[in-house]
Amino acid sequence: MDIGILDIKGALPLFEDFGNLPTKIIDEKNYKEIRDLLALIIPGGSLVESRSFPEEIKREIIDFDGYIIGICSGFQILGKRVDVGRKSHPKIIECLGLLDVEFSPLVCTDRVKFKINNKVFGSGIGEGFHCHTYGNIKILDKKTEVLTVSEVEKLNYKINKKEIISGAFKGKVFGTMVHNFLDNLFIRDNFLNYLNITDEEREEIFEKNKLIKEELKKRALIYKINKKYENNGVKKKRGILILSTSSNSGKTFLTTAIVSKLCGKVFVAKIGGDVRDIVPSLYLIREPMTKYNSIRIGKSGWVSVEEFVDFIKNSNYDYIIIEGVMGAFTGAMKGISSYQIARKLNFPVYIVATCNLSGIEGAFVEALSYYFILKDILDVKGIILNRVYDFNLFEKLKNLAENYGVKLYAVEKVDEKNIPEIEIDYESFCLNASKLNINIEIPEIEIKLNEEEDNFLLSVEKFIRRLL
Ligand SMILES: NC(=O)CC[C@H](N)C(=O)O
Repeated sequence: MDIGILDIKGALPLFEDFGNLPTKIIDEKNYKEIRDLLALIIPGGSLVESRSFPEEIKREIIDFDGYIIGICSGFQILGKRVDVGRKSHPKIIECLGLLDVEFSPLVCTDRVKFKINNKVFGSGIGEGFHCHTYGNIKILDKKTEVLTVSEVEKLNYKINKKEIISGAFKGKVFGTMVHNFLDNLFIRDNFLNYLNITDEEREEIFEKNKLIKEELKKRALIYKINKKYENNGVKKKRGILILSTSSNSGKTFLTTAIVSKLCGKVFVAKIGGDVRDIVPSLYLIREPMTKYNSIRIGKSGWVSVEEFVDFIKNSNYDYIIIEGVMGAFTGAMKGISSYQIARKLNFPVYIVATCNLSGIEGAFVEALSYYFILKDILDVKGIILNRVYDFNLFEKLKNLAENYGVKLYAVEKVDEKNIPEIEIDYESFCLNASKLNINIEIPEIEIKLNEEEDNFLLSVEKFIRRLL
């Protein structure tokens, strides 16, 4: 008897290990095999927002009488409906209705401890992480019960330490917002014991799981987009950190675009806790979300710069792409800005400025001042103007910049329908990002902590003096 993992558009079947339990891939072609499964795992992703969940698979899931375990987006789709109107009026998407649960916007990207007390999965305290926009759960009917309660620190970007309902179940249908739920050994083992799986069968499950993980990896969108993509880390490590002059500069779209052009084993990380920003990249290359994918800044994020550096040093990635948070200097006077993390990490940087705020001219001037302030203390590789709407103007600026050794790149303005802050459909977001024409150098990096003191005010003063 197999344990299925659903692999449809918008799904993240390698985002976590799911206890190494899945033994069969279920997709648009073989969905009729759901009925023969012992259990079906529905992974996270953009299953609701994509609005592309195939009707015939929905029906098969509704009729299925085995165990169903939905994680995050996989949980949402099992509920009654999700209100995805985060920055607008309610926008309701109807779901399967196997659990009497309704979801509405609540952002959380914390690593958490959760409580569980359940006859199938056992009792205790587990660990995992949240990574969602629509995580406010309302249980509508007494037949649906609480499965997990998470201890969170931050909700909707604000410190708010409390316990929230993070999972629900009814009969054999289970859902939780907690990623890594099944990766908690006591949960996985309780489940296997409950199903009377013998030791021999367990080994068989884990063996089969290794094979389907390889198969899932081969199905990553990146292989369709980038024919040269390979996934064996051998070369010398290269990397960049993407800084910008402001938030909403299109960093996430750009990061995804850059990742789509690389050939090799890629690690993508985010400065700060909002790991939702790197999910498109992870979707593209089908890499898991681990604690190392978020670098702590101030109180936000998962691992310290030191832990991150140790991890990268001992890894076999060819490329390390890090997305900054907010503007490069935001928080600098408190010592908690993206450029200061870049400096500590000893990473080369690009500066992104968006042209939709003060025009291509304003973006250029602003980025130039960032460039020259940072140049003394960091390896600044160039400026990327994003959302460029006039290439004649751009060429003139580019020539001017080149006269002074400043490399200027342009990314054309595209219709970015979905951004990770609001609704996102990972498949189309990644496809669109991969069409961006961007070709920047990713230099070799020396992975070594830089412990030198940093003084923001002094750097700015030097810059002013140079201008006078
Ligand atoms: N990680 C996920 O599965 C995300 C679920 C969903 N896209 C949300 O943001 O709420």
